[in-house]
Amino acid sequence: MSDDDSMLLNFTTNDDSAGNSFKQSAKVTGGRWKDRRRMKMKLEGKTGSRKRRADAAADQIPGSERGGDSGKKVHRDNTDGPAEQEGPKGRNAHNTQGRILPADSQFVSSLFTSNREITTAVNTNIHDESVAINPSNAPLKTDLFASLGVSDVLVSHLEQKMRIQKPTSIQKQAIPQVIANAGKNDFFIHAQTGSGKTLSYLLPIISTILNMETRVDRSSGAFALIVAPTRELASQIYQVCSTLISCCHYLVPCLLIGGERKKSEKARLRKGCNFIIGTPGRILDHLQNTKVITEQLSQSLRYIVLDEGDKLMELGFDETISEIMKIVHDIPINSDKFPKLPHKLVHMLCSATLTDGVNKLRNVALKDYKLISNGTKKDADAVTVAPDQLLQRITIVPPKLRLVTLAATLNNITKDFVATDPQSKTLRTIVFVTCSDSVEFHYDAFSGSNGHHKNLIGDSVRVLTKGNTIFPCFSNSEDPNMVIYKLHGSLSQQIRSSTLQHFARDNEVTKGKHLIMFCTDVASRGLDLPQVGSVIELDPPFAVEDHLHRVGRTARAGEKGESLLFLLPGEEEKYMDYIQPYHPMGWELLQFDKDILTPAFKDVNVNRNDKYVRKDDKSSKNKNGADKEYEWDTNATTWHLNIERRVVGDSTFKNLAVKGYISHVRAYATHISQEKKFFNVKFLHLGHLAKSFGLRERPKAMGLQSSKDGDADKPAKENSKNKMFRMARMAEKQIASEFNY
Ligand SMILES: Nc1ncnc2c1ncn2[C@@H]1O[C@H](COP(=O)(O)OP(=O)(O)OP(=O)(O)O)[C@@H](O)[C@H]1O
Repeated sequence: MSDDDSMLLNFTTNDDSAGNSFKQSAKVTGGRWKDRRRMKMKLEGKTGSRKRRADAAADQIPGSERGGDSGKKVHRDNTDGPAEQEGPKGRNAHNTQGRILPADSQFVSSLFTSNREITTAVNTNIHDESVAINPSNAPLKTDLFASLGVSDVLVSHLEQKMRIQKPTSIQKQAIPQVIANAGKNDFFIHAQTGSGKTLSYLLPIISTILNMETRVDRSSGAFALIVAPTRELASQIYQVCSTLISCCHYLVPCLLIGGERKKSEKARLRKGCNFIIGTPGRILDHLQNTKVITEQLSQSLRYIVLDEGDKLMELGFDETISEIMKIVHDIPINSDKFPKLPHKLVHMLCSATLTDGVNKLRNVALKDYKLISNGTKKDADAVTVAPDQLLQRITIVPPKLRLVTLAATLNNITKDFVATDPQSKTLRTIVFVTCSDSVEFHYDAFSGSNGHHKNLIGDSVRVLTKGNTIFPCFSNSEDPNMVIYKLHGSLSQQIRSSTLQHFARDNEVTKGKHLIMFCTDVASRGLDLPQVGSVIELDPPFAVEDHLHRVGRTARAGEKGESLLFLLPGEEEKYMDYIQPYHPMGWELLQFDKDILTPAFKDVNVNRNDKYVRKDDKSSKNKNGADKEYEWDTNATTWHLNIERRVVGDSTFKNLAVKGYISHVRAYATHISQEKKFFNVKFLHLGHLAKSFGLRERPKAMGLQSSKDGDADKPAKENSKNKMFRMARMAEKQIASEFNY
């Protein structure tokens, strides 16, 4: 029961007739004064406050000024959930006031009115298309791996099996230095995203092992310990390492990550390995509890690599890393056994961005380090920019229009891709949002609309099938050419790994398709996914470094790429000045209506997902018998109403929408303090934001709380003992899952 319903029960009114007579004579007694006043105003047909009057102005009929259903009550269908009351626009809005709506009525706010004004009229950092751009992270044209000291076996393996011919700039600098100076210095490798940092530390390590001309095999012990912040990244480094050393089958890598069975990891360690790659928590766990790992490291260990150093710090692994270092430093090195290896431990730290955290880690983990960077030490910051060839785009979108603009963006990318007749190609798009609940909502909104999809991998991958009309460019008769993925830290490790693998590999299911992955920042670091054409930041990142890592999932190793950042009108617009130094090549500023919505929604006919036929139409067919086409904004409104209707009629989807919205607002409040001036939850228009989750009202106004809706089985109030146990269980789970957002 809503707040308003309960209020009706508590009041006595002289309600002997409805209608205008009430305006003069409404008398309300009982209850709190605020409730009495609200009830009285309601009966008199007034809204409560200036703010509510503004909201009421927003509650208008969609598309009326723009060629829609002006001034009419569009639809009331009691068979399909609560009736929709779509109010008239602009000056006519007062017509609906004074009318008492039935309890199950919903007043549907228009998408295109009462939105906050966009103040940015001029792009101050224009991307100049006429300037020829050299990809900043591409392989160099003239240099060769052989001249850098990489062993011959590896060079031919790189060329023939991995199709890697020439080194990138950071590899050209790092490989000879690490080979020549190992044992004298530690190294800090600092370079742009997608510039090949993984090979810049793996190649010199493996070359040094191969060049020492001593017979080694898995029983020789582990030469390198590589620590990465996420399981996904650790698995990826393991894959690259496995591929590299497949030319020398006697070398063996071993992966230690949370979420895997410890017993099988122990068994692998017992068999022997030469490279240990893993996440900090699990590595420390083995160092403290598995005797065999110390045996593996003793005498042979020479290299410790901390990849994505800033993320390791951000996730709070500083103590874990210190513990690992302490244990490892106590293990003796026997330089007689491998005299050609460095005589002391070499520490390497890699990062694309410099933060206070990474500086702290650098001071803790490195001694006498050499900075290997695309810039000089003085201007090392200069490389912390987005790749030159990345085409950055920014659009300022009012909160109510976020969802429909996202749909239009994805639609436009798909349409362009399909137009290239991509028989065997695959295009990938990554959409970043801030929390798992939002991922769940968007995943379902864009894949589960009408049951025309096939679930794969425990329902974290959906192949859209014929008849699916969620995107405006889809027709009933054609294959939608789209596969939708979700990835976040609340999924089991198995599902996360299989989903990522499915997204990254070309196979019969993905051939010729546009793959769209909705994810949290769990996919922003270090992941190297092939042919990612676009990155969309629907929610701005928590810190500017995350922005660089997110957009860095495209435009890698010299490839082209595009990214689109969504900002809200108002304070968020100033974020553009803040990120300008990171985009020396400028950006395109897109108008959400002209550049995104219009191309997606014109020349199509978006049908309502109920049985309703537009009342202003004598017929929904034109004189040639084809479906009538509507204006782009009417189509956009209809598309959004379809989502809203689904929320109203489908309780599971509604639950996802409510949870997504609540978690989104909570996550918004956690932007770092330096960036709070752009992203402050106080600036959010929560009612409008709710609309972008398909909700017609804020969940609180709807009487829904996450605890009521999402966690129905939880007791309303938890006693302190239970709370303590729950917190302990959570802490334990947190440690086990290591990285879970
Ligand atoms: N010399 C090269 N020539 C061509 N491709 C390369 C070369 N070196 C690396 N690559 C490819 O470039 C991609 C990016 O490499 P890598 O993941 O190591 O980049 P990174 O600098 O670690 O990026 P991030 O900072 O995002 O983690 C990989 O697909 C890799 O195979």
